[in-house]
Amino acid sequence: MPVGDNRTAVTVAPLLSNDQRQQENVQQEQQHQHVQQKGITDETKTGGKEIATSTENNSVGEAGAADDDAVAAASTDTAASAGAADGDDVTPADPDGALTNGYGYTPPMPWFGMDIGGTLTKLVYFEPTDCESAADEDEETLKNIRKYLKSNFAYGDSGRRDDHLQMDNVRMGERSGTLHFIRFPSSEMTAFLELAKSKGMATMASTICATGGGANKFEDDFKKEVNLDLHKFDELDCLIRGIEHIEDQNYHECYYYLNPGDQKDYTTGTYDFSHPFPFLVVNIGSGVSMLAVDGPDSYRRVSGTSLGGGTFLGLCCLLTGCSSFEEAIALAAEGDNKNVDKLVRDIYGGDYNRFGLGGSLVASSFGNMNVESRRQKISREDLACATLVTITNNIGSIARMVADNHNIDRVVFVGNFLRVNPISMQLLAYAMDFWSKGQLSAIFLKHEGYFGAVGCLLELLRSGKEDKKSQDLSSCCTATSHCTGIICTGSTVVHTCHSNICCSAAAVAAAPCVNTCCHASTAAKTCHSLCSANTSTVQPCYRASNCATICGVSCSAPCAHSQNTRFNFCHSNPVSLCPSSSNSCRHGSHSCCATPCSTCSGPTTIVNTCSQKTHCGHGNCCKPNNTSSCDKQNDAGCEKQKSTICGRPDEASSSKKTTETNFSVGQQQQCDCCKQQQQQPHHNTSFYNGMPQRASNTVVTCSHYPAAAPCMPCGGNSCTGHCASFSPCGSFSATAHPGCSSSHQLSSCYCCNKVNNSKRRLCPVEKCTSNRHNWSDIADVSGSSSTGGIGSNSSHISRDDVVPGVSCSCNNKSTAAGRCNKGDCCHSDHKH
Ligand SMILES: Nc1ncnc2c1ncn2[C@@H]1O[C@H](COP(=O)(O)OP(=O)(O)OP(=O)(O)O)[C@@H](O)[C@H]1O
Ligand SMILES: CC(C)(CO)[C@@H](O)C(=O)NCCC(=O)O
Repeated sequence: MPVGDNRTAVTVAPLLSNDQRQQENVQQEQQHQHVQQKGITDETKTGGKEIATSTENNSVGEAGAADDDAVAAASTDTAASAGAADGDDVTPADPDGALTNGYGYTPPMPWFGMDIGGTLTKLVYFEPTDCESAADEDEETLKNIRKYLKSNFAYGDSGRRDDHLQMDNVRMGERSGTLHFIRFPSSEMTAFLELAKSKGMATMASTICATGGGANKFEDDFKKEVNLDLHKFDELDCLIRGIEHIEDQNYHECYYYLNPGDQKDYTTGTYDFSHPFPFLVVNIGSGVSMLAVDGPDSYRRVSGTSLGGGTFLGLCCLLTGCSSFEEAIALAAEGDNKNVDKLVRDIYGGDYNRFGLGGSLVASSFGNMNVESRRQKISREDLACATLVTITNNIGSIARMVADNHNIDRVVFVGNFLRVNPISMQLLAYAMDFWSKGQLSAIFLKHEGYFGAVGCLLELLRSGKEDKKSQDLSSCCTATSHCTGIICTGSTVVHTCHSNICCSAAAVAAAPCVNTCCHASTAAKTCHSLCSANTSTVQPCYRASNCATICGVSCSAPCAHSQNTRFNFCHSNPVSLCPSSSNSCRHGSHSCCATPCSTCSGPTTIVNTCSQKTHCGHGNCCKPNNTSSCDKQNDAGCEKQKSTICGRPDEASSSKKTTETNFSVGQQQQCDCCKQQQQQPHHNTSFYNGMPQRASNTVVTCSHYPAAAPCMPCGGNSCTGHCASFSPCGSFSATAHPGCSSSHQLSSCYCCNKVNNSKRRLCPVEKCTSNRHNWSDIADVSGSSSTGGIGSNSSHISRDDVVPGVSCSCNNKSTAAGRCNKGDCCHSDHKH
């Protein structure tokens, strides 16, 4: 990995000290711990929400394997921990072909999805609230479990319910209800199993599906302790399923940083992920997996790194003596990585302009810690901060390269490493934006590390797998009894049963089906008695191939993937969430709009006027009343959003965009944004020692540039210089050397010598004269000896041009060895 190339220059400490939300999150976590230490146990009931953490800054996920693994795509039976090999195309497991058109199996309650990771176990509990919940309640143990889970925020010593993430009115298979999110350290599995046993889980005919490495590791324990057979699913399949589903169910799931470079005044906004593919998932769990997602059922694990959340926590505990993730984050928030890291300016004394490396950029993580005196000055907080920044920047760096390699421009960061960790999120957002010059978007998800657990439950619902116990009991309703599907004692299957979930006639009448009617084509399902035959589709309007009428709202048929919609959300959505075309149904958006998106207001959301840009709330920032792209000088909203915003409108006219930038931080942001009206690309030509790095014959107009100086295209001082006649190679040819393609020449700043086929560095690296008083470069050493010591002419060429070992002289005096070597300089006393 090229040092510096991908690192961000964020000053973390001030950023964090101003981040109230982050502190709040950590405080709330601490409050949890405090409460728990005070003796709130699994039996204790708490009335209100113990965690009121803002979800604004939270995100999550899971993990993956090494780049060159040759593992076959995991099967549903064995894939709990393996993940697919990097680069393999994977279609999430679909053993019964049930994926494409809804859900193949409705297991009995209670529904749990469990993701047993290397550090944390995530448990998702689905509480049905639709018409059948009354029937579900009938079973006493089930009722107790439900009550226990819902009325507590802490379970045992280390279990926590993330109340702030709770999702109401969620569809899971054919049911709607509430999702509860619980986590505990995987190291506490034994205690968890004991607790589950004490709550009667061992006597229940429940279905537990599990994913993550622990589904394999703890399988026998589940069987032994609570008599549960685990339905195992691959962790990465589940992760992708979970992300897609939660995003579909919650319009505000995805968010992004509008101005991540602004350490004090950054904001977040909902990210419109209605057209998601392709995107890169970076799952930062104990380790990190990176998945390129090409379509609804297609992804590849393209990379990963073992330097992940587990590394941060482990190193932090070692370095600071902290004992929890929350403490580590709180320490980092108070520290300053610059005391620990070696910055570019520590090496250069300022910016390294040639390659756009600002002085405050981290050049070497922990690079100052070799010096005793520096070690004396640092605090635990500084160490925590440096550890966090190191791990985060490394992940960001890899993510950017992977996205680049796969031609992906949206990176979705998930995983519990990002829990209560806005430092890392902001760093990642800034890194993606800055190093890609606004081309890459970093997206964060509110449900953090829970997608694997949700996806696991979905996989079960889709799989058609049947729990042995429930199989025996699935067809057991009487007309009068309330059935839960698992406690029926009769043997009559009544017409109100569908998909193994039984409803009493009374329950059905009281609360008619909610999106649970079946289309005739879903033959596997029995149509609910209250649905008139064939007139309604089940909720698989989501990902379904056909879509008729439901809830009185029509979808344009056929319901292609991009047009899928959740009709029941159509009425309540604000118009500003709509794409520009009216009446569009968008997958995942929950927004079915009747009017064009014309009511967007505010400086950052004018959409229709934005040269065909159609998204609201996406960071697009257009001048009202005309079709130009953003004008950061005139538009206050754009001003705030800097290059991110400027990049987007430019995308619409890529020919006008120049991405070549070697400017320092400030300059680059200036240059990224050219007025579209000018119809002129700016040409970011960087300079070194007064020489242009590359030639250009483009007339450039850089009105955005604060001054002409940084914008010289070809050696002059004018911003509008013409470079046609300029030859940076002088007597050298740019094409003569076979290994010296023009692109090579441009990027590496070399020219090729036709005569001897050697390369010549165009930009002087160092001159003896400038750095060493009274010394001069050895020059012209390519030929015979003693012709052309530096003293005899004034052409100071690069020290790099000196060919090692070639005979030469220094002002006609031989050097001591009679030879010049690379880097030799000639002193004015001519003796050396
Ligand atoms: N309360 C916590 N306790 C421990 N780690 C936490 C906690 N909250 C957040 N983390 C961070 O989250 C990471 C674990 O994330 P996550 O749960 O997504 O991964 P995992 O499933 O345990 O790991 P993997 O997927 O690699 O097996 C930890 O390494 C740590 O950095
Ligand atoms: C091993 C898994 C997949 C377990 O979730 C995860 O921790 C991970 O992706 N680790 C990184 C492995 C690597 O690619 O180097």
